[in-house]
Amino acid sequence: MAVLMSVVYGVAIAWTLKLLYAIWWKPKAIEKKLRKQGIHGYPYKLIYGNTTEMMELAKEKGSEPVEQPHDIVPRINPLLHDLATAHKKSFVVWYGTTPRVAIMEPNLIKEVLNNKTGDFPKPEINSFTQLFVTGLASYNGDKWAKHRKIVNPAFHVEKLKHMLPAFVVCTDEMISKWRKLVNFMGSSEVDMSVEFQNLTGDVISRAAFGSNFEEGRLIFLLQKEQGRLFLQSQMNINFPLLRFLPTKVNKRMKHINREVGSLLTRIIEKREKFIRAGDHKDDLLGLLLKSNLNEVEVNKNSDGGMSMADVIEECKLFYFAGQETTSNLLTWTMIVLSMHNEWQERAREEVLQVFGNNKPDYDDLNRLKIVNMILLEVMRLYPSTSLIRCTKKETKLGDMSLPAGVQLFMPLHIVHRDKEQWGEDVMEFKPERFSEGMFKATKDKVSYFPFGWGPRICVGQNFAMLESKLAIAKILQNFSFQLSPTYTHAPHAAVTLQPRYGAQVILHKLGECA
Ligand code: HEM
Repeated sequence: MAVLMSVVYGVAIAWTLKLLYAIWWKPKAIEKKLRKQGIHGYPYKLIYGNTTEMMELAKEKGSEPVEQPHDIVPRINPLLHDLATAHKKSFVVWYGTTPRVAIMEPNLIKEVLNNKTGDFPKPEINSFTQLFVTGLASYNGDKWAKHRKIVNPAFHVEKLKHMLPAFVVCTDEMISKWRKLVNFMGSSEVDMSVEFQNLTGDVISRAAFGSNFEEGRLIFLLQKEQGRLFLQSQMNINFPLLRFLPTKVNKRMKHINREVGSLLTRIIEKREKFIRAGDHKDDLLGLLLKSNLNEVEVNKNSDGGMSMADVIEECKLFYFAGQETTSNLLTWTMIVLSMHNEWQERAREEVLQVFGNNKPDYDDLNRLKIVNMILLEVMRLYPSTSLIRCTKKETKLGDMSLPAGVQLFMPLHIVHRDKEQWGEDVMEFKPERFSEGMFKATKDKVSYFPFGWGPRICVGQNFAMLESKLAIAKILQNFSFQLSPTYTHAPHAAVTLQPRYGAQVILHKLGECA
């Protein structure tokens, strides 16, 4: 008995020491190392880090009116704003026990995002996130390289041209629905964020699954619910263990995961049979499967390609990575063009000049210079999300030596508003910054990267830009618009940057349907 008790005590003491190390000694040791190098921030607090201060400040300042509508950082993350103002180069914020070091200098951002030796991988995702989505965006090393090589050809510009008709069908459906709405009264209020969520979901469903569009739409709805449940589950920071219990939310998430898996398996198996019989479709799934089969053939074994489970994850990722991001870009563009009527007019003039009232084709869309500049400027001021990497071992970055276990984050909404890079008018909406292209605007520095940078740059950026140009062009052809008195400008950073209370815009009818 005494021996058993001493074993129990021994295990309990070892476990307690391990826990203390993880929640106190390790964070404090990292904090000390960072401070010695001039990387400061709010002090680390047991278990919660700076999350309490972050939430309190957001509550306090989140409802304060902003002087300049595009000066959104003090609103969406006041703690980051204060730290970025005090420490121009770099600072640290504690998300629980994890230190996040902000990197804001273009040279350092380039060093991190261009790194090809694996020094700055993506942080590992937890088992719960895995239920929601994995795929290319979360892998590292050889697995990432293999998947990227297979996925890349599906997004080639030449292939996108074949997907344009699918984009047109979805956009036309949305426009004719709006025409019906405004036909009666001459104008109508529409919540753009809801409309574009549906549009971008439909576009991915059609572009990815072609003739299996209806099944694709069902997958989209299930993934949308999964996203909502996932966010709900992440809120339980007070009870992290709740994630592992058979709660209603957890059970539903597992069920959705199985259902989406079996829907996708059915579609994929059917497609593989067709491809083997020589019947190939140029939608994302068809291209992905073809590229995968090529890889298997070149390597003469199945290890060269992706498994069924891998293909399922990549399809789920198309929705996650491509739908909300593009929907946000379109939503903010409509809000900003409603605020800056002169740009709305200039963009409409260009659209009418390029297309008249005809259907836009691929080359015409590429001739829309003003619309392109507007989209780039909207992504400068309202970027979708920030980028994160981590260190696995003590790693040099510029003149810093970062300990293992640090996350590096590159806050786009702060870097995109750096006066040193962009000038005193940084808070103003000025699409003309991009009149000579994206890289001239930033003098070739990594101070603008809404789609990321380097080897992991967004695989779907051309897809998103084509889809957005088409949607904005069709809207400008058919309607003029203004903000509704019910709209409140309250950008809010959830997983992506969204208008907290919706994006109510009033549409006015313009001419006959195009
Ligand atoms: C306006 C729309 C979009 C924005 C702003 C956007 C933004 C980004 C960013 C910033 C990254 C890099 C993340 C990082 O380095 O940590 C990324 C990666 C990625 N995006 Fe997009 N994206 C958009 C649309 C799309 C679309 C339409 C798709 C696919 C249908 C897509 C698929 C992906 C994938 C698969 C990755 C991971 C690439 C890799 O890790 O190799 N994105 N996106």
